[in-house]
Amino acid sequence: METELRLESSLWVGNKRYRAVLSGWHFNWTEVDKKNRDKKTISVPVAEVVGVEEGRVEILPRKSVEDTDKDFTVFYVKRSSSGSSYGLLWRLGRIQFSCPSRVLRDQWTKHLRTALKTHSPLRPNRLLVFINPFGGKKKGRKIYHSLVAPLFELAGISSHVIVTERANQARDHLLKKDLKGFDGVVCVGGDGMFSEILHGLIGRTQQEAGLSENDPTVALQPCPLHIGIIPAGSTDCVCYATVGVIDPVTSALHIIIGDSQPLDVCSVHQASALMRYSVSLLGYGFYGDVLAESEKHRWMGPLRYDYSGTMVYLSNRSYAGIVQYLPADPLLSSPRDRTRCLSGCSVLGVSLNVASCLSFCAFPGEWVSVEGRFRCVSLTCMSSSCPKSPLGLSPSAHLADGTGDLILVWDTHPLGFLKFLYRHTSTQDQFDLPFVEVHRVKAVRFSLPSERDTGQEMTNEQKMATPFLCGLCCSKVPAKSVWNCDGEILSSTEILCRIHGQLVRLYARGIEEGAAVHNCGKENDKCQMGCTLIK
Ligand SMILES: Nc1ncnc2c1ncn2[C@@H]1O[C@H](COP(=O)(O)OP(=O)(O)OP(=O)(O)O)[C@@H](O)[C@H]1O
Repeated sequence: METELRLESSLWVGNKRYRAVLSGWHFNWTEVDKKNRDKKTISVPVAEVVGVEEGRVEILPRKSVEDTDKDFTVFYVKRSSSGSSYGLLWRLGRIQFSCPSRVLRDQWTKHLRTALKTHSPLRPNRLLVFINPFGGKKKGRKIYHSLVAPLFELAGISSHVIVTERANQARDHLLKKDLKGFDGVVCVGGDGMFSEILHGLIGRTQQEAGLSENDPTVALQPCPLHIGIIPAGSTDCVCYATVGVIDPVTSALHIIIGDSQPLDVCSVHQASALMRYSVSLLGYGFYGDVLAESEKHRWMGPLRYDYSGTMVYLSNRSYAGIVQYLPADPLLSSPRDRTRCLSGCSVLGVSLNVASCLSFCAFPGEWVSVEGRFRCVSLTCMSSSCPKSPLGLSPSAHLADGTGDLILVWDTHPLGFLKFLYRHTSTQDQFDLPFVEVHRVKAVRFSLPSERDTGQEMTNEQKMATPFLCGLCCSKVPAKSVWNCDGEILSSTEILCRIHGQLVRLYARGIEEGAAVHNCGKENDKCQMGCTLIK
């Protein structure tokens, strides 16, 4: 195949001569001076060529084609530093080549198009796009039509666009309507919209496979359709943690080239019923209280999370609970091994669903149980990095290894807890504190101790009360917190969670190596301090 696709010739860009070579996985062009000496080479992986067009083509500000018969235009992925965040932005690069003859031009366009098909087989042809017009700053429609749709058109992708009119419309569509002919589903919105798509696609796949989502011991069927996220919400954490930046153009280019990132998903059950799926944060205590509080202040917009976080912190609460967990194999990885799950990460589970199901069902004796008072109990299937916390809740968590990281923060004094929270915003290790534990797990159970056991019997009045600033300025403490499941409050406190390895696939590739975070907090190319790269 490689020899078949090899092509080499002189091409012109303006009045400069280039030697262009298409060989194997790469297309590169090198400027050649008048004495035939090589100057700078630009090399693009064929998989990152977005499109090849005859003539001199521009797509921005609007598409224009000058149909000359010796020219062709190549569009490709170009990377640039994102300035404010740690990831790399992807932009559309464009180069217009002139050939000495039409025959050579046709040979180049044919070879490049064949190479594209060969080297990126997962490129979508047809996509189902859901736009939440009310997500984030309500710019979903504009973002899609001005930034994303022109790129899809250039890449020859046809899309069926649905602007949602109500919550859960996208989920219901995915559960009930004909999805034949689509290669993937794109959500234009925030984490809430992504969650709808996730629930719809997982549910549909299990329906078709005849599997019960309610049974936590069932090995769920991985979804055949990819999910693309065009960030347009007020929280876009799943996009950030899987792409490295919150940028619609970068995400659109990942979709176009058919990048494929498997993702673990946690199913949350109460008794024998599925409650929800989670990928980023399942949190009890502090994170549950912040969500519950923020719901009362929706009018504040995204600021409500900062406000509620401060108020809940000041309320100084801790909660009694029993946490049981099924540890993952410590020989394979650990949440304290200081690795980062970057693009091309090799920490992937093998035959995850079968293996994890067997151990989940067969060895109940391996469960570990702890009991006490906690500031928070969190479970995450990914690092959950976000702009405010660049390394995330669990910096060494992996996207697709079939495990989750369970973080237990035992009751402690307010300043200790503040230190824990503050470390999420820096590169300091938030687990290196005496009241914090982190475990890599396959499943978790949470229950409340019986009132007799804790010796903290509460009156009905106390149970109903949800006092505020209760730790610092009054004596009432609510009996229990709520679970925050990827931004939704769960109706039950006693839950069973199970991680399903690689249940869905995103059009993404994880955070790219060049964007890895240094101890000094700077990017690779900006670090002058000789610091150690966190790997
Ligand atoms: N047309 C619609 N009208 C009302 N709600 C919708 C509509 N379409 C989707 N939703 C719901 O809006 C919720 C929030 O959407 P999204 O995540 O896109 O925005 P967001 O601004 O990041 O959300 P949040 O307000 O949770 O921070 C989702 O849970 C989704 O189910």
